[in-house]
Amino acid sequence: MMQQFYPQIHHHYRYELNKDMHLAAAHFISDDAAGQCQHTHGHTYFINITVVGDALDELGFLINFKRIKDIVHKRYDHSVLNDHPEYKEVYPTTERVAEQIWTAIQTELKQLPHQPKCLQVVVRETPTSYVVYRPKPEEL
Ligand SMILES: Nc1nc2c(c(=O)[nH]1)N=C([C@H](O)[C@H](O)COP(=O)(O)OP(=O)(O)OP(=O)(O)O)CN2
Ligand SMILES: [Zn+2]
Repeated sequence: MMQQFYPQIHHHYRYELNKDMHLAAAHFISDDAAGQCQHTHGHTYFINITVVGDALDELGFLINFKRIKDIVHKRYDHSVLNDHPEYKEVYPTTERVAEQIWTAIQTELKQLPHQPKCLQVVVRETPTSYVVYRPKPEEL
């Protein structure tokens, strides 16, 4: 199924973790250029998050899968994306949603002593449209 295809990242880290999740959210892009998307409408977003690292914590985790889900799902599920403070100045496009998810995950990872890193976030907004977000190396 197309929703289960994800682009692979070439890297040299020992471990790679992937977390899939989906969430329901509404949004709108209030510009004529956005056509039908000017009006509030909903999506079931499919999200894939890739975390890598060379070292594990005392439990043998890069990071608990559940923690990754909580960071994203608790924040956005069954919400209107435009209502969140991070979308007061910019529209919640798929590109921006992927970027914000990366920022939230990487901020959490930075606090961990074994320094795992989020290399990729994939956000599928519709069956035919998705975005891949990858940070610049200096942002990791
Ligand atoms: N670069 C972007 N383009 C569009 C975005 C976006 O976030 N980034 N968003 C939208 C709309 O929100 C819309 O919900 C999704 O658009 P689209 O994939 O065109 O939706 P369809 O289901 O109609 O796609 P079809 O393949 O034509 O069925 C628009 N553009
Ligand atoms: Zn949309």
